Amino acid sequence: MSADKPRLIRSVRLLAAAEKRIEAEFLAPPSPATPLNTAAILKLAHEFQPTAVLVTHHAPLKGQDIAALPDCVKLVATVSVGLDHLDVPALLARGIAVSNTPDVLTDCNADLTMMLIIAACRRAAEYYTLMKKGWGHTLGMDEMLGHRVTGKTLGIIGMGRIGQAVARRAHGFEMNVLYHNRRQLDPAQEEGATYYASLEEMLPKCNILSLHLPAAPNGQPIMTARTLGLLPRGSVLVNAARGALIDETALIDALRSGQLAGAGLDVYRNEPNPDPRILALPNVFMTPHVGSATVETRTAMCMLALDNVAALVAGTPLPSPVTA
Ligand SMILES: O=C(O)C(=O)CO
Repeated sequence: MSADKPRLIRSVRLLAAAEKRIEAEFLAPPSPATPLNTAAILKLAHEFQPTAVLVTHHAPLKGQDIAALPDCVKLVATVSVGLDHLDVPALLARGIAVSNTPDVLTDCNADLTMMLIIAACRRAAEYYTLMKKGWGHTLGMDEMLGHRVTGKTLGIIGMGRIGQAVARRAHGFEMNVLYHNRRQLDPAQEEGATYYASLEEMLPKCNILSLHLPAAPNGQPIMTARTLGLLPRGSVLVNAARGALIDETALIDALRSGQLAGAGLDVYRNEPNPDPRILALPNVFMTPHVGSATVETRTAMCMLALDNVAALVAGTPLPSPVTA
């Protein structure tokens, strides 16, 4: 190890290719066996005096945590596209650059979204549970029927990169795609979807609704008893974005009452211990926040985070800076 290599710390073990690159290009403490929490990150930062801190969405850096970072830290590189675990303005105000990992995870997140849509509409959780328990009787013609996916109307809230990638996939299922976004996109980015400025107008038209926007900074959910009530009875809700987008008590009520036929969830308010009332519902297909969890995507995310560290050290523009 050469003492003049740039110093970094990471809150999680990275993919093998990235760990190899760290060994070759950087000076770093041993890879953590389990993800470090915020206090452990701060302790390690003081001990190791790194230029860059690599984190994921598991460990928030906000308020006092940012004040507590040592002055040597010049970059917080998050291995995620989401930024809700960071107070970006406070980091930038302290003269610490921030980078994230957009684009490289778009397709995998959109693929997982399609999985959740199909699984929720076709009652995958209930079928899987039945098979595991012992199928044992021939299903009647009208027993355990799901909902057709092909040709349905899909509403997308948040038409960024991932929302657009979901719209592209939905056309393969001959879906009618609607979207709500802060602003209407250029026609070339709309992916054949129809823009609705108001949720009040769009939601009543959706058989399936999928969320692809960041969590609000104040944690206010976009899906509440009111907005869930605007969906047609028997619709399906999918969330592979952030748990804070949904009022989970309202979601549970909607799933119990039949207002929602089902839900497909990858994210939860309380990760990694979702509300047990959600876990107990038969009509929810659940995954443990794995939108980007493929070898290809996680490797690309780690490498992009390291590209940002390398660029900072070289004094060249960061490949994926976060500016506000
Ligand atoms: O990149 C993100 O924001 C994630 O949620 C990782 O899966």
